[in-house]
Amino acid sequence: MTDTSPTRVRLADVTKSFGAGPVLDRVGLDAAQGEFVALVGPSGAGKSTLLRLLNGMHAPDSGTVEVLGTDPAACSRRALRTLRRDVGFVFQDFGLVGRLTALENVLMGALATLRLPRYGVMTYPASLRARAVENLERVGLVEHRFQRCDTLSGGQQQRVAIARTLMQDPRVILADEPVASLDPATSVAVLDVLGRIAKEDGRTVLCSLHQVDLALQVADRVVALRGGHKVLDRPAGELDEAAMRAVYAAEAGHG
Ligand SMILES: Nc1ncnc2c1ncn2[C@@H]1O[C@H](COP(=O)(O)OP(=O)(O)OP(=O)(O)O)[C@@H](O)[C@H]1O
Repeated sequence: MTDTSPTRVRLADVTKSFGAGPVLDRVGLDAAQGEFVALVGPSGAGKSTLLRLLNGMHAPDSGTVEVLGTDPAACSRRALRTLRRDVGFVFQDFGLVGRLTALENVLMGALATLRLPRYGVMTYPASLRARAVENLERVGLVEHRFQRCDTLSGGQQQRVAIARTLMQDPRVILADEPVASLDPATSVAVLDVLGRIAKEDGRTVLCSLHQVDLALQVADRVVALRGGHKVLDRPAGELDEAAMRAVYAAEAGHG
């Protein structure tokens, strides 16, 4: 990471509400190429809403949102489809088809690039099959490629989901609580995979997490939200758990 890395994601002065008070209140955030940013904060802090603004699922009430230089909310449907190919999304519940194998699920990540639906591994072009195997190798699951996803552990399923996202070759990966249902050791393994992908491929990763300790372990930068406000934005190397507790305590004191 250098200071000259291009900005991939930018929010400036963004406010978003769903009727009542703002869920995000004048939030700003930049993420550079290859940077792994952890978004932390208690339930309801606005983490998912922020990620959805970046994916064009929500539009801000005011402020600027830019992903790869484009405002998702101002895109035509067609432009948004194109942008979303560059933006992978990793979900808390993995979003896999349980009765299909790991390899079939990974291949489904390439469906948007194909004209016709595919039924079974051999109906995909050989080049895509090779890439799917490579991506499973990268997440450490190549030996499980013929295993049904509903027989894999939670951590393995999330790594399959990451391999599926890689089929899009996204420049930005948004991960919404990707390890919420996993135990701590498995969570670290999954987040390490995301961190490696950010570093080795120069993909920007924004990942919401409940666990501050994990954020400190794996992220380049930690952004904390509370009640829709950004209360912290610092390199992870400058933070420890005591510093994070202080941020929360100070903020709770103001509330
Ligand atoms: N589509 C919506 N309509 C109405 N309210 C919403 C909508 N999406 C989010 N909210 C509200 O916005 C607030 C922030 O929600 P958000 O899901 O962004 O928080 P979060 O930090 O991701 O929480 P969690 O960690 O529990 O997922 C909550 O009070 C939620 O009820």
